[in-house]
Amino acid sequence: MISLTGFGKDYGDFTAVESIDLTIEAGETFGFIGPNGAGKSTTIRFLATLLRASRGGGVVAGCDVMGDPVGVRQAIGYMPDNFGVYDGMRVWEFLDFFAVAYRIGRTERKQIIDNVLELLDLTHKRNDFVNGLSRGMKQRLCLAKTLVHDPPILILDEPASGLDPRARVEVKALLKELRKMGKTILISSHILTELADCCTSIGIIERGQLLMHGPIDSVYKQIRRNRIVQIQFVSGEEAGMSILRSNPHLRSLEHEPTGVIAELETGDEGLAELLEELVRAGVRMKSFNDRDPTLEDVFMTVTKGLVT
Ligand SMILES: Nc1ncnc2c1ncn2[C@@H]1O[C@H](COP(=O)(O)OP(=O)(O)OP(=O)(O)O)[C@@H](O)[C@H]1O
Repeated sequence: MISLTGFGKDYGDFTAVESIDLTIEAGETFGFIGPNGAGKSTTIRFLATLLRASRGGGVVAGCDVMGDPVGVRQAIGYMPDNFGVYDGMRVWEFLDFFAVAYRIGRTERKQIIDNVLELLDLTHKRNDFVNGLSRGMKQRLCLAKTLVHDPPILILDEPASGLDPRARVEVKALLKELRKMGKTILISSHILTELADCCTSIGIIERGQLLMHGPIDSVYKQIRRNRIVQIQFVSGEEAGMSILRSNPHLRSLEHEPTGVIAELETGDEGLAELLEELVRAGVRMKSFNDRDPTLEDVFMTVTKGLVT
């Protein structure tokens, strides 16, 4: 449904995106993850037909991005990372404006706007001025405007940025709702955990290179050969840390409020040996947990080049 083949973009001498090959199947919610400046918006703006590729290309809903931009625009709802609102416009007028742009008839428009307002829980704001809305509501309204022409594909650039935790949870719930409605969604974020429970697949981009992508389970599996262990010491922490540091399988070691997090490239045997060594050295622990990698772990491991 969305595919990129060798897509790359240069700004003058600077290569923002090297060469991306990627396919996102219909019905997927794809999380496009990367730090600031990684090339997410550049890729998204290309898919939204807003900039030309320096090399390669893409296809969206069967339409060639550069050859048939009008076809692509009909098939997508695009939410930019920062958007302007027009002064003196009411919420319903804002949506009506976009519906007219998509050549939707007057009677149909009213029904669509009612439906979209209800879906986004904005019905009570129908007659409010857009520029008087809170940031969270403006964000929801912007998402609403991507839906007026009922596109099968949504391309959302950091839709939850700058929102408070409650509003973020609402955005996630909404994404799940939209997936249930059969939409294919590409959503970018630099907040990794934000996407963990609402994506079916992810891609990790850094410095213009797609480091890893695939169904979320298979990405976790690939990463699973590095084990993440959370240890809570009761006493003997110093000795424990020195044992950890000298373990040949250790890849990273960090202090977190919940304990020490050790990443080791090893299997069950290696973990059992480590635990035995700690206990033998008299280190007392109240927990030694082999936890499942979080999206954060996946990202850190991949960007450290530990996964090939
Ligand atoms: N119009 C432009 N001219 C020159 N350089 C640009 C332009 N747009 C983006 N860049 C550069 O290209 C790189 C990728 O930018 P892009 O906006 O795609 O990153 P991003 O992953 O979306 O980051 P963010 O999360 O900060 O939005 C950055 O180094 C950025 O400074």
